[in-house]
Amino acid sequence: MEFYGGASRDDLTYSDVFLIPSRSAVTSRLDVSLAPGDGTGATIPIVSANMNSVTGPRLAASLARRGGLGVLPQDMPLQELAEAIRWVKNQPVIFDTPYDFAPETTVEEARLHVPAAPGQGIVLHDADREYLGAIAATRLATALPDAKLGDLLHGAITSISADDIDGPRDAFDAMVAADLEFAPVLQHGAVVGTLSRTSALRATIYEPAVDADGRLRVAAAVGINGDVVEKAKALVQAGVDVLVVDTAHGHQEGMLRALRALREAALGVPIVAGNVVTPAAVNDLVDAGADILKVGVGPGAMCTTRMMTAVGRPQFSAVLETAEAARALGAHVWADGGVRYPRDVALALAAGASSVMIGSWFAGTIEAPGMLQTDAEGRLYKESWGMASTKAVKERFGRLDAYELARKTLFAEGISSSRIYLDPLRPSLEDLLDMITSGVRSSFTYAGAATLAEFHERALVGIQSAAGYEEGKALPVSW
Ligand SMILES: NC(=O)C1=CN([C@@H]2O[C@H](COP(=O)(O)OP(=O)(O)OC[C@H]3O[C@@H](n4cnc5c(N)ncnc54)[C@H](OP(=O)(O)O)[C@@H]3O)[C@@H](O)[C@H]2O)C=CC1
Ligand SMILES: Nc1nc2c(ncn2[C@@H]2O[C@H](COP(=O)(O)O)[C@@H](O)[C@H]2O)c(=O)[nH]1
Ligand SMILES: [K+]
Repeated sequence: MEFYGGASRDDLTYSDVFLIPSRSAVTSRLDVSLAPGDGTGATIPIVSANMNSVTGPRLAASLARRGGLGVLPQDMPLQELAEAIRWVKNQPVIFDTPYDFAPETTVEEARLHVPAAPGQGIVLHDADREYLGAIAATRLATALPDAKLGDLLHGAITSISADDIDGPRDAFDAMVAADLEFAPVLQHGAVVGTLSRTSALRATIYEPAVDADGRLRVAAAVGINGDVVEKAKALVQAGVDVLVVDTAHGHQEGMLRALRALREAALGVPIVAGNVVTPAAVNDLVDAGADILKVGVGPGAMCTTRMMTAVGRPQFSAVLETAEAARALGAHVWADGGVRYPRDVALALAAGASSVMIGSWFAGTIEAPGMLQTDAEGRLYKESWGMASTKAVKERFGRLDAYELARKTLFAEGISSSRIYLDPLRPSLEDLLDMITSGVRSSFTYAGAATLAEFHERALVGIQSAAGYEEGKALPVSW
């Protein structure tokens, strides 16, 4: 990456900078590879944040199916975490994970999980796991809230037989021919997944992130306290593919100790560690055993660290400098936090990140763990909160005695409640992934880069005024 017109003495963040087009020999956006090449096995440079409101098993499976990596949060009890890893590993790779309900479930209950959106659907099984039929989610818009899903099954949707379809392109054509937006996929009478036209199309464009056995990949986080190695071993045993050692201040002795112990244990999975923002921290953490550094202090949407402590660093400069230091050591950097638009992802990658971690933006999706809620105007949202907020700290340390808990809650550095609205045009994680990856593919071709390594090399970055940034926004109404 090079600065166009000279570097800045001030630290910069994403809104301060922009990309300049250069002569390109990459003639199609579909000729671009977005693979991070950082040893995680991901095929797109997107990871979801280890936040309770963001990454649950369903979101992790959907993300891996499109080539990204979900990081399950360290706050889940170990048994639940191991269970979640196994669940992800059992999900279909080509087909979607079904929304599976009992026929007695009411429409109101189902709407907490699935919005009445085209392309979404529900499958029903009885108590003996006998398949009963499937319903398009759009039916939920007109049915009475207390109606039972089982009563909506008349004229249930035609299913597709997994044995009859020869790959996703064939599945897409079959759905168009049968005029289906959504269909359950059956094999020997059992549901093996679902498909929408869009997901069949996606399966032709994205490459799933799979392990050596062809199962979806998943990452999980651990903190730096307690028996880190024991917990990490249990996660590896459950099948985790990448471990993230995560704490607010990653450049500290507790982190170095944990990393050395993990290196000693030689668990055979890449170790991500953070959060850090300086080359000095990169050197120390890589020296202690980290393969990838998680970079970002204070940019997160749920984060109050900068206001509480003044600590942090504008994210573009933090990524740029740490990525350079990491590269010199054969390590990589994930840019964590503060991403609100596809352009931010492109800029983080230009600065040298191998992948970009997204939290709050993904909290407002169908696949995120929370229930769908509706505000007074009928808009759908999910609740989100910071992992260092009073709410998260209370949940994390709920087992401690009242005195210890009170001491811990003194140090909240995040907000406890926030509404993240679903984008009505892009309510699912995969809709956001389409938007992000198409934006980034386009950024690559503007820079003349066919791979992430070439993008790092060729990106030309300018510095702009606030008015320059403002000029780039679209105007939904006339001026
Ligand atoms: N990226 C960011 O900007 C930030 C992210 N977070 C996220 O919040 C979650 C909780 O992290 P965390 O609060 O570290 O909890 P952890 O459970 O990981 O514990 C942190 C440990 O580090 C010690 N510590 C020393 N200095 C600090 C410091 N300045 N801030 C926090 N802990 C410190 C704590 O001791 P003691 O409690 O006695 O001080 C404790 O032992 C993580 O997911 C983290 O990534 C939190 C803040 C900033
Ligand atoms: N200072 C805090 N940082 C937090 C907290 N919870 C999460 N985080 C960090 O934010 C990113 C995600 O950023 P986003 O802008 O995409 O939401 C996450 O990975 C953490 O590093 C918190 O309570 N305080
Ligand atoms: K912030």
